[in-house]
Amino acid sequence: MNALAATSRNFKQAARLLGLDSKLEKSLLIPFREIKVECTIPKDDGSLVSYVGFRVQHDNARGPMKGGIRYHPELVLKLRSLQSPLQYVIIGVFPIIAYIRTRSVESGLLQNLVDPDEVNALAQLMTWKTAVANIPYGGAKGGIGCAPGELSISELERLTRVFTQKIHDLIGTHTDVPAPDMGTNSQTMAWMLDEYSKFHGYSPAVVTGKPVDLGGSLGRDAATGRGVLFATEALLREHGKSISGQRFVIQGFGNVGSWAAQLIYENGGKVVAVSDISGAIKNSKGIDVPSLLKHTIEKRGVKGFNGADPIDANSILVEDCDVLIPAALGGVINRENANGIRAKFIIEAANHPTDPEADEILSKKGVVILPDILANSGGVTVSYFEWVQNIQGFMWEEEKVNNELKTYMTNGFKDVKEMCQTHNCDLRMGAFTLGVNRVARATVLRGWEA
Ligand SMILES: NC(=O)C1=CN([C@@H]2O[C@H](COP(=O)(O)OP(=O)(O)OC[C@H]3O[C@@H](n4cnc5c(N)ncnc54)[C@H](O)[C@@H]3O)[C@@H](O)[C@H]2O)C=CC1
Ligand SMILES: O=C(O)CCC(=O)C(=O)O
Repeated sequence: MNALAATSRNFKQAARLLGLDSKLEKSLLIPFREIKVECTIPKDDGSLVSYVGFRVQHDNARGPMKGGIRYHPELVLKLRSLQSPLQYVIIGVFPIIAYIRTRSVESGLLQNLVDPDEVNALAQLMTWKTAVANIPYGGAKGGIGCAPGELSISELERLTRVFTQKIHDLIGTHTDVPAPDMGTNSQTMAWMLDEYSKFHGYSPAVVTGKPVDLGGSLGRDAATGRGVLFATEALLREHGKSISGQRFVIQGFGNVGSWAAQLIYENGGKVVAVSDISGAIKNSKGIDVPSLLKHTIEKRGVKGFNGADPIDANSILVEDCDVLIPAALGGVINRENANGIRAKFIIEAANHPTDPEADEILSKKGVVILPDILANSGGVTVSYFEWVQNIQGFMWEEEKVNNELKTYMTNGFKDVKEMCQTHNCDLRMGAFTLGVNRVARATVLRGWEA
């Protein structure tokens, strides 16, 4: 199921449980604004290349819109999947356009098209996530359909600056505050801050996840992984277990996956398999995570690590373990592989890794899923601390950041559990009803008077 259909389905189910008025439901679902911009840059060899950038601002009832900027070829229009003749027949007049576009995508002509539905779903998720975390923000998400690994540093800088030039009037400290996501990092935020400041004066709070030297918060880099740790601890505690002694499998070893792995290792958990774009590895006795981190920095991937055996990357999600942590792409757990999953717990560090069809299959199997809008909310929570520090002009100690994060994650878990009891639902619906209810209340309080 496409990401937007899946997210909207969860939203509608929550709206039904809450008994929301249908007009309010509709207004919460429609994004506040969708921005699509052309970003053309000269490559290092002088040739021109054009990309499509997106920013979807979903909702601002509870405060400035907030969410990451993603650079990933996954955002390339997904028409490639429309390849069976039957699909072309079913969708009627669309086939000719689809065929031409599919051919164009394959031949590279349209390789930089972005899938607006994906960004739209991610923006909507941010609205419910900031509400679950109980931080004073709405939701947004952006991205450029590009393969950052294939661009040089100077090409990435030019692309980021052009994108910022195109959207600078529509973002701002009290309007919409971007942050890093897949394929972007603190350096990307430093370029955005610099470019934005050329138009509006020095404005450190316009982006979060910046380098600490430019007003970034101590602890932001590790925050999403640390939040995953705190949320996992809370869930396991409820089941009479702790991190120590559990076997973990992690898909994705970037910012979120590698920090989660490191913190789980430090807390006595056994990381038995890890994958990233380069490949997958397994060691049933437990991977030495600090050594794997060193290897990954040197070799730019987990592949070739000599403290574990290589395995088929496609099998990572069905490896034997107690806790599975998807920390890479969306939609990876679906009806094709859900039956094969052997974990007892799934902690959604990635955004929307589980398709609703898989949700149903896993629920029947008794697998407990900690949903993305709670599990990975540590990143945006520390982004909020960074924004507060920038506005106050006062920097916090790292210990304070981590302690506050633990409080927010623990409260989020408790609030979600209360909604589960009130509505007799699973953790995903507990989180969705919590988030949607908070946004609905703020929307009604603000009113619609023109
Ligand atoms: N960075 C943050 O603060 C937050 C990130 N997230 C979500 O966490 C997920 C990961 O984000 P980051 O770690 O920031 O991104 P990242 O770009 O730092 O790392 C992504 C990782 O996924 C791996 N990957 C990419 N394609 C893959 C594939 N087909 N199979 C296996 N691994 C693959 C990459 O090799 C890399 O290890 C995303 O879904 C993101 O939206 C959610 C909340 C906050
Ligand atoms: O830190 C932020 O503002 C954004 C984090 C994000 O993109 C996410 O939680 O998916």
